[in-house]
Amino acid sequence: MTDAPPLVLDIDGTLTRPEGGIDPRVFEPVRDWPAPVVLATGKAFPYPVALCTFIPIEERVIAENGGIAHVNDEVLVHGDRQRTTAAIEAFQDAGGDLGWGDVDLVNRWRETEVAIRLDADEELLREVAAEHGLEVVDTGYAFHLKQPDMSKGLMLERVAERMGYEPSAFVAIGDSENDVSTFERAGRSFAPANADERALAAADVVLEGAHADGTLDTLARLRAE
Ligand SMILES: O=C(O)COP(=O)(O)O
Ligand SMILES: [Mg+2]
Repeated sequence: MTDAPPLVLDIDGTLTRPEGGIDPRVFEPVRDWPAPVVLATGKAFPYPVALCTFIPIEERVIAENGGIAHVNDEVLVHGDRQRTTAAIEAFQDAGGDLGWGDVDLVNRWRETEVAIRLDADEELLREVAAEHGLEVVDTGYAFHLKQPDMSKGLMLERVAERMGYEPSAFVAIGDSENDVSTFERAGRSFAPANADERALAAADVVLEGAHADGTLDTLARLRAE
């Protein structure tokens, strides 16, 4: 048996059930993983921190598609939400709606980008993004309006360095286009069967199992190597 590799795990579509919500079966293998685990997500910063706290594992997180991270008692910031402000105002002035209601918990604690519901006016959003030099990412769970030089993978480089690893030491699991940048840097990458086209094309291995089934199977196999 070789040493288990450090993991970089996406959350939505990877640790979740098809109908949504964390699959409770992932808690034990993630908690007992013999190497460090980094959660890398599009969710706002407090969400993966809370998930780490409740699993519980050390709070090593990449949030907001690489806009912000926490590792070893340090917060790393790459993105600047101000850069999206004018674009969001233009989107709303043209009749666009972020879609989360009056109390927008999805963006309330988001520091570096903005998430928009998938039923929003995508054409308008992409038009406004292009006008402001921003990028739209579709995770399958939300659109994210972000600066183009911000990604989970770029932040993985900084996080891995703080942890004393090369990014290539990591095994990555993820399901959507926001995981491609992670796959490009990790040594090995796995996409569950539910993954979108870009993640499927970028992954070293496409799994038979979908959602957490694929992830659980991968974790079991890696432990047995
Ligand atoms: O927040 C999203 O839109 C998706 O989150 P994920 O990166 O954990 O899949
Ligand atoms: Mg995902």
